[in-house]
Amino acid sequence: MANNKPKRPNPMGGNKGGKKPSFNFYWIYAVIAVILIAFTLIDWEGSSKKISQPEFEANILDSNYVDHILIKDKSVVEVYLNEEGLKSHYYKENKSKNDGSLLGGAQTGPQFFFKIISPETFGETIKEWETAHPGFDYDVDETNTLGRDILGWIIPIGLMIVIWIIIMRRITGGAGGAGSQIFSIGKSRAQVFGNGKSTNVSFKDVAGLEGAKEEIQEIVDFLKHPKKYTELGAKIPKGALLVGPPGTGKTLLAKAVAGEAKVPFFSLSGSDFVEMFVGVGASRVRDLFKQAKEKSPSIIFIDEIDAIGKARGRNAQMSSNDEHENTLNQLLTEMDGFGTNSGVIILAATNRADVLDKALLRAGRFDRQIMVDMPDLNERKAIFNVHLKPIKVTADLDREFLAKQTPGFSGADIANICNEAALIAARKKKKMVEMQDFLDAVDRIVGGLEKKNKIITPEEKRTIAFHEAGHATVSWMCEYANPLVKVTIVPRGRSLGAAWYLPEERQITTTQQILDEMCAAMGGRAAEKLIFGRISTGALSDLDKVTKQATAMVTIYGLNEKIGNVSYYDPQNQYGFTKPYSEETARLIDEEVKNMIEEQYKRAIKILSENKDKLVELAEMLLKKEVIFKDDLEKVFGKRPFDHVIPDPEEVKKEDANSNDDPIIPTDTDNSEEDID
Ligand SMILES: Nc1ncnc2c1ncn2[C@@H]1O[C@H](COP(=O)(O)OP(=O)(O)OP(=O)(O)O)[C@@H](O)[C@H]1O
Ligand SMILES: [Zn+2]
Repeated sequence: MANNKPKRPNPMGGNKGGKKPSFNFYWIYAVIAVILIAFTLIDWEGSSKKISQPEFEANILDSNYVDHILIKDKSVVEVYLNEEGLKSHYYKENKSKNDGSLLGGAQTGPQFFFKIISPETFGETIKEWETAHPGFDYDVDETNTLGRDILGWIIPIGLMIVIWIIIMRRITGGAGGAGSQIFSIGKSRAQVFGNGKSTNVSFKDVAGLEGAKEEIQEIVDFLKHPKKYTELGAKIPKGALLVGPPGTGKTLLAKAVAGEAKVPFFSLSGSDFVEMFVGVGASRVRDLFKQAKEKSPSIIFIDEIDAIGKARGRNAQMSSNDEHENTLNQLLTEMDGFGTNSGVIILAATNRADVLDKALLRAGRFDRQIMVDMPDLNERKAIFNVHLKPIKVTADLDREFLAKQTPGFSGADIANICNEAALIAARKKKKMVEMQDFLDAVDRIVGGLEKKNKIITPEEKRTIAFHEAGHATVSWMCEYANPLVKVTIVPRGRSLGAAWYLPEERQITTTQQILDEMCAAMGGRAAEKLIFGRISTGALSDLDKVTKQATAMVTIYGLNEKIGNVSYYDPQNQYGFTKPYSEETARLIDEEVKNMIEEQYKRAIKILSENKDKLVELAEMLLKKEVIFKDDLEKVFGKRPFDHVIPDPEEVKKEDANSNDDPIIPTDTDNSEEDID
């Protein structure tokens, strides 16, 4: 069974929602829009009305309504009416809407204005008017007349500026006033649960993890009764690091600590500190600690601390490095800065403690490491029990069996299975969730969605069937290969077929186990070669897996005779681009990796040619049934001679004292598109 980890949504639910209701910038735009609309609706023609020059001549000048005119800027003429004009019908019908009844401007004028049609010849026009209308009087005003036109837009802009200034004052000024997003970019985005109260998670919600719970219980105690410790002169630890693979409940455990101690919980992910602006990360750290101290005793939880806590000083050529270093330094400063008795305890989670900067792990910082391991059989059962509680299941549901079927699954995967099973049952309109729904959910989570209508030619199907039968046959014949659970040629997710194994729960792996696994992995390609005389691209993930295994054997675990008992394990990438071994060794490593894989390929070919009849029988059966189980395999091969009892993992556990234990060789199948797997 492959254990690819489906990505889970972050249970913390993103980083939205700061401590204060954040100020919404958009309403400023709304205000501006309203003002602009208002201004376009207001008629800004002033107390005089615009008319045309011919209109003036025909209706006002010729009727002798003119008292005098004022020529402005050699382009505009303001018209002042005489008393007769003010009483005239023409004026009453055509006067400006803002004729000044309110402002008192109508009587003083000007009542009308017009644009001069041809300014060049206007001098002559005036003369004509003077001769035609005795008593016609005109003035020339040299001062700027633009004012009146400009007024129409200066006022709105001025108003906008005033409003803007007022708003900016409110944002930046008032302490405790609304803060805009722009101004709070350096604030931490930590979530405070229950209004800074606490979480409602307790240790009961965390299944298994007894050891971790016991260790962390101490921290709960510190938070609850700090006096008990400080009176004796003991220093309360500042932080603890929760180390373990993804989805094993680190976040859950941290929340449970806060819930048990009933203290505020500030949670943030390491990647939240990483921003494109220099200095932002550091200021977020500062702000986070400030918030936590205000509410002390409290807990700060930093998820994925490796995002900021990676060892400094490498990849110096990368520009983001400075920012990264600033943030980390700030974190270290803050951790040193507060007294041991301030009541703030920092919990951090990572799945790569080995890449963290040593400074973070020094005494007085995260000097405690708490292991949060993958759940074993019993723990998985307990986790199932937690997550099955809210689900309506049939009474005969075998939890033990479910736990057995899910080796290598994390708590998060199990939570996911329970939910998925309920969804599947609901889709089938069942009243209760049954065993089969859970098994389907496991399949789906491991392999992805079934793709029944993927178009596969009969010839391709044959290739897939023989490829999978090859895996099955070889693994059946290799003593230390993982026992098969089922073989299928139904396309699912990104793979076209799959052989599912039940991996043993083991803490250490022997050379022979790895070699047998490699042999089984090569079985697919070997069968293609043996039966069709050609090989295909379908073995990509097999080859990838085998290459990784062989490389790890040679360079990490010291399992190769020629290279010897050395390990070039370098998780911190200390050597950078230079390798810790000579050119000669590099060549030898390449050679040995290739040899080991080639050897297992040949071994697989040999096993298959010795059992060709069974291989064919199995492939034909697969083509007919599409999915076959262990029982079907037994019908073909007979009982597997070395189906040894799976040892109790507890017994094997930590046999090796040096249990800083390196990850067991990856067994995931990272399927590519054309992959048969
Ligand atoms: N021991 C457990 N008991 C009960 N539920 C668990 C356990 N472990 C994990 N879960 C479930 O998985 C979910 C995710 O776990 P959590 O987020 O705590 O994992 P994590 O170790 O923090 O993962 P990551 O490293 O990816 O952040 C939890 O919300 C819970 O539902
Ligand atoms: Zn394969």
